[in-house]
Amino acid sequence: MSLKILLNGAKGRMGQTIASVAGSMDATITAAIDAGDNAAAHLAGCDVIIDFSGHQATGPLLELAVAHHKPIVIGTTGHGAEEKKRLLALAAQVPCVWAGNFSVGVNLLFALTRRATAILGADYDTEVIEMHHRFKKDAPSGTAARLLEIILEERKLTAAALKHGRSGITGERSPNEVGVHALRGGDVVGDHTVLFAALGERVELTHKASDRGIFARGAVRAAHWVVGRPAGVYDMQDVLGLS
Ligand SMILES: NC(=O)C1=CN([C@@H]2O[C@H](COP(=O)(O)OP(=O)(O)OC[C@H]3O[C@@H](n4cnc5c(N)ncnc54)[C@H](OP(=O)(O)O)[C@@H]3O)[C@@H](O)[C@H]2O)C=CC1
Ligand SMILES: O=C(O)C1=N[C@H](C(=O)O)C[C@H](O)C1
Repeated sequence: MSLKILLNGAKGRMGQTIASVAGSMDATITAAIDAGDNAAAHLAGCDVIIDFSGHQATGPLLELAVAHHKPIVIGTTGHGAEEKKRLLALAAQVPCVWAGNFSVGVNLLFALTRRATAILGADYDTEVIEMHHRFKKDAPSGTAARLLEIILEERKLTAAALKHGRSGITGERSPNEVGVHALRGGDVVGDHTVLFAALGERVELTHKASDRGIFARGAVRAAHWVVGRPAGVYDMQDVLGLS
């Protein structure tokens, strides 16, 4: 039987793309809601919630998911560190897939970034560069945030190492800083590069998305996967069997 989805952020770019792929993936959008709609009124008939909206929507939606024991897929980005910590505790009470990027290619980039960071280490200056369309509301992207988490974990650094852009007399680069650069313009769907630069060579790992369908299909795949799982927070690596 077709998977019944409550879709939050339905009128947005991602909401519309998810609605356009659902039918071909054995899924039906039974409720399409946005800010101002009453999510609770639409919960009863759905098997799973998918959220691609704004960061303020995640808390109330998770509270509803927990109260009604509904699995949830969260693609929304832009949560602050403290906000995310609080939301993860809520999310752990239901089956939840939470991913800053649902594409297969970016999940490969996550794995390659971990491996490259482990091999190259502090001898290679590491910078993360992302570019998105002019309408994006948060920076750096959720994908860049995850890449940075991976780099910090492997290098045993804390968030204090992050340098968001540079300006003025910055002094020479320290080996223990990790640069972050968010570019915005036009209709770019989502580009991410992790750059490792040493004296004499440079390695660049790049992913370029050209169609939001890759995120949408990943989210519907995650929705099928999460239904019936034990409560807990999973990511796309779990869905793809990469963890
Ligand atoms: N994880 C992934 O793979 C991906 C994640 N994203 C993330 O998904 C999110 C949405 O992206 P995108 O579709 O491009 O953005 P859009 O701005 O096009 O769409 C967002 C939608 O969510 C609605 N919305 C905003 N706030 C709320 C709220 N509090 N409650 C319910 N609905 C709300 C908006 O309504 P209104 O316009 O009326 O405010 C709009 O319809 C972003 O956080 C983005 O970073 C995007 C692509 C891939
Ligand atoms: O807002 C977007 O468009 C995207 N957001 C996600 C992010 O913040 O990483 C994923 C993708 O890059 C597109």
